Amino acid sequence: MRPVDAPIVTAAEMRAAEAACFAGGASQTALMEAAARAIAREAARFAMGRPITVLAGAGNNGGDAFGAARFLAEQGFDVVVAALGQAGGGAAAMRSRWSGATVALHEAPVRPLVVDGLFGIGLSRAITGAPAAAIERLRAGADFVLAIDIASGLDADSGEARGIVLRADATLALGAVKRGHFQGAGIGASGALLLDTLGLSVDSPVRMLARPRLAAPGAADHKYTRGLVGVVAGTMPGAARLAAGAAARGGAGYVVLAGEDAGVPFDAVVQRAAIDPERAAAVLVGPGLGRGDMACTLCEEWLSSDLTLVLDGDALSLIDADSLRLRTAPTVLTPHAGEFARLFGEPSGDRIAAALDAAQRSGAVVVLKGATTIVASSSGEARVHRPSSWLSTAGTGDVLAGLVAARLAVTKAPFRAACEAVWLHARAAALAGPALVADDLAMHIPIAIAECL
Ligand SMILES: NC(=O)C1=CN([C@@H]2O[C@H](COP(=O)(O)OP(=O)(O)OC[C@H]3O[C@@H](n4cnc5c(N)ncnc54)[C@H](O)[C@@H]3O)[C@@H](O)[C@H]2O)[C@@H](O)CC1
Ligand SMILES: [K+]
Repeated sequence: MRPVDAPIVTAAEMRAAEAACFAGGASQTALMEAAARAIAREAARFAMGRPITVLAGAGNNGGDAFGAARFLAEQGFDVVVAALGQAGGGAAAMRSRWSGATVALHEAPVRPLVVDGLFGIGLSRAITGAPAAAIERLRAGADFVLAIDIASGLDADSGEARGIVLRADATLALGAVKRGHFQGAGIGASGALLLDTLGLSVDSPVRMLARPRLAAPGAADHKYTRGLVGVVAGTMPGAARLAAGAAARGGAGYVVLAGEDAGVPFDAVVQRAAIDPERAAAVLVGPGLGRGDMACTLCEEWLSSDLTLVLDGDALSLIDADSLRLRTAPTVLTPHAGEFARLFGEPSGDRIAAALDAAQRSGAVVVLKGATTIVASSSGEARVHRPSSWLSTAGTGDVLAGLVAARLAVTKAPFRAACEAVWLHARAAALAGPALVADDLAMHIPIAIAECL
């Protein structure tokens, strides 16, 4: 199945869930048989009758591989297992049930489908030497690689490459999806992500971001009850226009743009005026703000207010993380990697953990943007989303910031609002298609919203 809002676990959380399953009376062999059956099912779909090479390491990832080879051979597939090392523990039982062709890893034949059961969440060091050479040769020759649980060579938590990685075209995650599927090299090396829970009950405060449910305005609503968004921008007209436009289309009833007059033409929904603190449900500070004295003063003023804030762009360069804790009203930060590093320090590998730490430290909801976007709350919840890579273009961050402010004005719930905005932004990008520019997003936001009503 394709995971939708599945929990995303660390290797330690996965092992704890597995241990709880065994404590409840399940046997390791039964779990591995279930895993092997699931892998064989997916491999059969991808192989379409063609010969298969199954790679089996010495651990349980290899045990899954031996079992999958058996089920595939029973279905009539031409299967060779290429083994690395002596299977131990539960894997030994699976090895003993395999009676088909077996060669050493360095002799692995290059076949159209390669099933990768070399290393899973137990990878403990870099892959080097002969296994690395075999991986390189097999990747170059195979049409399709299906990874068992996680592509061999990926750190299951950070997604960092440990030496070489056997890049997968598809990954069948077992039990739960792992943080490493969404981070670092794991983003490019996991391929299409599939999940079989094997009936394990796994929970985590870190989950994949699901499509939100949004409500249409009520019959009695008017522009102020729907939420007034203030946008504090500076002299860069493009950023202000994109952010304010996105706030208007993102569901806010009224958008007011404050800041220096940049001579930008605005439509009726966006007014240039002073922001009335009595009426503003959320204020976005930062897009195109600049970093001069005026910007500094504005930033300080809004930070010391008791209004709900979204801080983006230049504002993130003018604040310090710890002072945010002094705020009494909710704050949402929308940093990209560079802004995040300046505020909280360079993340060491696991960006999900870094975003959660940053949220806890600042008391703010942190939206860490990137190839994978992470929304983290100070109470330890996180949602993880992989938007279209076409979003990596100028101005799309301004659109996201405007959307966060709009959803905040509507929902008054910062974590929920940030999640809704990230989903709508990514969906608008998907609808806009390849080679999008930031302006294309605005017109697709209403369509994305319609999908959530
Ligand atoms: N946790 C679970 O709920 C389940 C786990 N299963 C499988 O079990 C896997 C984890 O199994 P293990 O903990 O046995 O670990 P792995 O099978 O991932 O690997 C551990 C083995 O690889 C060796 N090794 C690690 N890094 C190496 C390197 N760079 N070069 C050479 N050898 C290296 C270790 O010494 C050990 O022998 C999962 O990824 C999954 O495929 C499934 O069988 C069923 C359910
Ligand atoms: K693997």
